[in-house]
This record gives sequence, structure tokens and C-alpha cells, in this order.
Amino acid sequence: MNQKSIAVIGAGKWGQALHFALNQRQKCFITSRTKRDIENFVDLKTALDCDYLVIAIPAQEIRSWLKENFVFKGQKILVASKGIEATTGEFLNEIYASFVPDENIGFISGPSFAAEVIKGLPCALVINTISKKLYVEFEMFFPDFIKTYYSDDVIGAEIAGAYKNVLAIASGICEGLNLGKNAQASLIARGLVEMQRFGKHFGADESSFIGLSGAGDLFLTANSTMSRNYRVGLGLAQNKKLDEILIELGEVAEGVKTSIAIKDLSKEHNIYTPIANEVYQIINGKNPKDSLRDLLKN
Ligand SMILES: NC(=O)C1=CN([C@@H]2O[C@H](COP(=O)(O)OP(=O)(O)OC[C@H]3O[C@@H](n4cnc5c(N)ncnc54)[C@H](O)[C@@H]3O)[C@@H](O)[C@H]2O)C=CC1
Ligand SMILES: O=C(CO)COP(=O)(O)O
Repeated sequence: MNQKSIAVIGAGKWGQALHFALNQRQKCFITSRTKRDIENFVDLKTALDCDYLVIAIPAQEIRSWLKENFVFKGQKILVASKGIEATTGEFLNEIYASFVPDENIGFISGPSFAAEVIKGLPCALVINTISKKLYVEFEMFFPDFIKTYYSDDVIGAEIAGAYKNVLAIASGICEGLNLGKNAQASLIARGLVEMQRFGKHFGADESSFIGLSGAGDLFLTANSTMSRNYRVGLGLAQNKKLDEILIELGEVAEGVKTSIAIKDLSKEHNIYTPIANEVYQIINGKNPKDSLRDLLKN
């Protein structure tokens, strides 16, 4: 039993599910901006004093959250967010690098709807970190119903986790337009190739894209209305306004902002990312039927 203290920061859907899981083996604290009626809820200062932190706040908020709140005191960090910063195109590990040494940080990835984790249903996840020691330390906190794997491919896991959200939007659009299962499977398969190509450009290990972090999470998210990103796609196919969709959703759909980052990065680095580019354009008003025509043509 690990006697070190651990806290989850961010009490959204994923933060609460991870807190439930990590609280099985030993006491796990949780904190958020507003006080919540959750077991072991503490204020931010108490959470930041813990030895291990699991940070589950939306990707676009991380830089400002770190600047405003974080003081490094040797804590070991597990990042649970999946996204790329839209304003800069920086990956989360690049943002965290200014605040935490690389050997103190890991990224959790893989197929994991919070709604299932919080019920204790089984799943398999990857802890991605350059430090095998850090993996072993975090692994000990996870309950029996979560199988953890080790990978040192931080950038691969990060890109896969972020990119699949954009592809889930595309898949939701496909479903919403009633294009059929053939089209959807083709889109998801080509999406997997696309995100692997993108990842390879930034030094990711190609094999990460066919494992839990890539195909695993993509197949989950791009095939289920449990995914917020998928539901954004369904709404876009019905010609709903993005603002309206996001208000109705009431939770984060990282693929929306991540599509901006991918569009900018692929342009800057000359990477072929046709599906993500069409998602970006649909979000910005292009008719999804025109996008379909352009995807089939090019
Ligand atoms: N929900 C899921 O099944 C999974 C979510 N994730 C990822 O986890 C991250 C969080 O997602 P969810 O918890 O599901 O979203 P959510 O929308 O349910 O909750 C987000 C939480 O972040 C907090 N937050 C927002 N801005 C903040 C700020 N500036 N400072 C502090 N806290 C802030 C909100 O108060 C809220 O509690 C996302 O990157 C998501 O992609 C990853 C795996 C599974
Ligand atoms: O990342 C997730 C599951 O692994 C959750 O996906 P959504 O954010 O689309 O719901």
C-alpha cells in the first residue's frame, strides 16, 4: 500500500471518475474551483501539498491554471487532459515543461469514458512517461478494475488522445448525415492513418497509434454517443450553431479547439490532415455536405 498522499485537481466528469478509482486503494483527495460535495474534497492548497497530483482540467485552461496556481515542490504529476492548446499549437507536455521536470510527469491515455470508470467497470489505460519509476509509483494507486500499461511515448499518447477528439466530431457528423456504416468505418480508418502521420512528424512512435492510446481511444470515442465530441458532430450535421451545441453539452469537447491547433500545425509543418481540416471548416460554418464532397474528391 502506498502511503504517500494523492489528489485529483479538477472535479469535472473525468476528475471525479479518476478520484473514484484512485480512492479505492487509499484515501485520494479532490479539489476544484468551486466547493463540491464529494468525499475527501479539500481546498486547492491542501491538494497542492500532496506528493502525487492528477490534473484533470481542460487542455485550453492548463497554461493559465499553472501560472495562477501551481508551485513546484517536487510533486509527481499525472496529466489526464486530452487536447492541444489552440492559441499556440503547443502540446501539453511543452506547456508543463516550464513548470515540472520531465521525470516528474506522466500522461494518462486510452479508452476511458468517465461514466463507465465511475461505475467501476473494467478498462485498460496507458501511463506515458519517460520515467519508468514514476510509472511504477502511479501504477500502485490504480484499482484492480483498471489495468495499466507503461509507455515512454509521451508525444504519441498526447497526440493520439487529442486528435481522436477531432475525429470523433467527424464521425458524429458522418452519423448525423446518415452516410452509413461503410462511410463511418472508412472515415475512422483514414482518420487513424491521418493522426499517425501527424504524430510521426512530431516524433511519436507509430505503434502508439495502433494500441490503446490511438486505435483504442479512437474506436471508443468515434463510435458512441457517450462521447461529447461525437455529440458535437451530430449537432453540426443537423446544422445547429456551435455555441448552441456547446451550451447544450455543458461539458468540455476538446476536439473543437484542438481542430484549430491541428489546422495551424499542419499548415506550418506541411502535414496532410484532410479530415481534421474539414472538421475545422465545418466548425467555422462550412456545410458538412460540401466537406464530404471535398473529402471524396481529394
Ligand atoms: N470525460 C471523459 O470521459 C474523459 C475526459 N478526458 C479529458 O479530461 C479533461 C477534462 O474533461 P472532463 O472532466 O470530462 O470535463 P468537464 O467539462 O466535465 O469538467 C471540466 C472541469 O474543469 C474545471 N475547469 C475548467 N476550467 C478551469 C480552470 N481554469 N481552472 C480550474 N478548473 C477548471 C471545470 O470546473 C470542470 O470541473 C479533458 O481534457 C478531457 O478530454 C479524458 C478521458 C476521459
Ligand atoms: O476521451 C474520452 C474517452 O476516452 C472522452 O471522450 P469525450 O470527451 O468525447 O467524451
